[in-house]
Amino acid sequence: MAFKYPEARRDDSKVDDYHGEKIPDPYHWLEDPDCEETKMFVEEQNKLTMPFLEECAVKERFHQRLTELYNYPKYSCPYKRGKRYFYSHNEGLQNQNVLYVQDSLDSPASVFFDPNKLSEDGTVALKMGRLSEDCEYFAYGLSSAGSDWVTIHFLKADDLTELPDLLERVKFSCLAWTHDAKGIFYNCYPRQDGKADGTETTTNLNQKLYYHVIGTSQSEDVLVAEFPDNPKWHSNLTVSDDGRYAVLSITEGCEPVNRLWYCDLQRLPDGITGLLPWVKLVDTFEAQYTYITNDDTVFTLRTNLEAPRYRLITIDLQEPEQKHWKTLIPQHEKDVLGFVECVNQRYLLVNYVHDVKDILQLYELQSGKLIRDLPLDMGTVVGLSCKKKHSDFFYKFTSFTTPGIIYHCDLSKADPEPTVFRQVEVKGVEPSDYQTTQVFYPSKDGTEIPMFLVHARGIKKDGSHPVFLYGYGGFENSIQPHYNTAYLLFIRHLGGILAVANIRGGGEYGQTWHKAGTLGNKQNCFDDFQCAAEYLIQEGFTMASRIAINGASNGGLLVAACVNQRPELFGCAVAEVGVMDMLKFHKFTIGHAWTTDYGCADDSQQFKWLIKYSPLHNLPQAPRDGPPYPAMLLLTADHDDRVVPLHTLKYVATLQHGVGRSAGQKQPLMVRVDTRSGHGAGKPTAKAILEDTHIFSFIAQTLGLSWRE
Ligand SMILES: O=C(NCC(=O)N1CCC[C@H]1C(=O)O)OCc1ccccc1
Repeated sequence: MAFKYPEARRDDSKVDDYHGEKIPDPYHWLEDPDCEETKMFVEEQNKLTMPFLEECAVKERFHQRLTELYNYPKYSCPYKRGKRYFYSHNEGLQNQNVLYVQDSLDSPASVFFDPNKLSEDGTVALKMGRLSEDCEYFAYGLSSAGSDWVTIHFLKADDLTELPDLLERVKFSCLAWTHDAKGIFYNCYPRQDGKADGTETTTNLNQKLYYHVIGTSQSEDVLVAEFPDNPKWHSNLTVSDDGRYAVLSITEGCEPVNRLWYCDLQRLPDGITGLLPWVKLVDTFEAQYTYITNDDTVFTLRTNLEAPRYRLITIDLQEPEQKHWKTLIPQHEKDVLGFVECVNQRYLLVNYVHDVKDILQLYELQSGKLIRDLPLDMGTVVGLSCKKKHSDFFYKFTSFTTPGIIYHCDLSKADPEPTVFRQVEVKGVEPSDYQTTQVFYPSKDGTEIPMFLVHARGIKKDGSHPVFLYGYGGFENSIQPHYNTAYLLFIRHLGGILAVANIRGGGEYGQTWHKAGTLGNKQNCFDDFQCAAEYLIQEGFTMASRIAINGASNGGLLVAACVNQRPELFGCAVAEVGVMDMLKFHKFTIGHAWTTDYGCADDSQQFKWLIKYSPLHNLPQAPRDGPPYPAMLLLTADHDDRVVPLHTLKYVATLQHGVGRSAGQKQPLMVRVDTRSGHGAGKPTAKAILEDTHIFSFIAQTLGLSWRE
């Protein structure tokens, strides 16, 4: 049954000129979230979509079962600060995790901070938190309704009294105490016209770095770094382990490259009173340098300088020229160096990614010598708690079928073997019912692409299995095994196969893998993803009409671009908070930072790349006879100020106008616009469960799947 989509006004007078090429933009009026017409458009779309989602056959059962299985206790690693331990915990269905404190690892815990108390609907989230070095104060950032905007508040850590200090207009910020707990470094943006609640689309430029002294007002904060000649620059400050140096990392976009400046705080006779006298240790954007630790003036840094899979180097500030830099741990010939943390004064906890699976090892800081492996199953380290001054550390492991195991390792012990500190089981999920495998399939250009498959044990390759194929493909973001309850329901009760394709653009094999999926190479991401679907069909797992593809944000771009290029290859496509207008993304909020992966339409060569795959611009512009599109569900939300909703709104208006009115189009083409919700971070449990329910119910309905107990 075809659908009657809302009529959206087409302003055919709006045509933009890109380097001589005329590009119509008939739905440009949807770029204003506050005009009545846009609000009406959203309302009419939801009036069509929400009843459809609510009436999907499996919806009630999926929601009930997902709520039951989601209801398991979740813990973070414990963090020792001062003399006490802190950890975040969720009983199971609480909208936001709660921060607890205890005097020792096995003493009773009490609530330290509970964000659930800050809103009825759980949409106020604890985005960041930092205890001062000796645990005098707790600085924490709250975000509301899913926006990237943060307000920073302060508590006295011993008696939980609120301080009057309040820092506003904070976004993409560091939170770094000086070790005297006198104050804290943070980033904020200049005042702008109009709203700043996450529903605006105003571009974010001229971020500055301030030092806030406890007990003063934000208007008195000390401006310590600004970059008036480089409005796109962002800065991130770390205070060194010994409290002596302020280390400033400056980036201009999302490419893993930064300048590295520092200031010796001991050389400030009057303390922090103005712009700091920064020493520019590295003052180019040629490579990335991440502070790990320092022993006096010898700094240990993780870098991709001449090492696309990263390595460790040391720089002695007394001999800062590159010719004196030393390699501490050279680049591995295949594996990617992940996180590195100093522990117990003279060790390094080092993570490698080996074919998308984590490795954890201990090295000697001074020599860079490997000491030992820390055993891990096939999966991912998703949490780590360690400090240079502590002899013990914790790490949290997860996989597609393991919700979470927290290990404890104490290097001061005679036998420092890691022990299980906390293991969480999910009643109703039997890991042995599932089989996780990793396959490698050839992409269009022959490149071998890794892909994880998770399905019921012993399935037959009879082409009958529905597939949920997930991809991202950008920003050096690697998609490693992770526990997702909705995925397990799709496998267990809808008879599906989960497929996670590690396509190019991610960081799975370091910078070469990332760059192979960016700029003029972006089409590789789409080829890799389409070849994943073709592989699953050729191998006999499934057939095109039973494949649902999914991705969010850059992954939403992936999904929409692949549907435009191969509509007949998929039965269903779910694009969440997608980047759909590749000619204009850089104009809104933080979009300008993404030109490092995408390029920018202001450049004539880069415009040619972008116009070729931009989802909005490669949709049929009018009804046509071509192959029908898969069922499509698009999702966005009113407070998404990372990828503003206009992308999805313009896309769905165009989709419904052309494809939606084509005679052969039987499958639905719908959009779900949530309210008091954003890009994803901080989403309350209730909203997350309902959203996953709607997504998988839509997939079940449009692929014709039925629930099996
Ligand atoms: O935009 C991103 N990250 C990239 C991001 O969120 N992207 C990139 C494309 C769309 C969206 C996504 O995929 O989630 O983070 C904010 C930021 C702040 C300061 C400097 C650089 C970046």
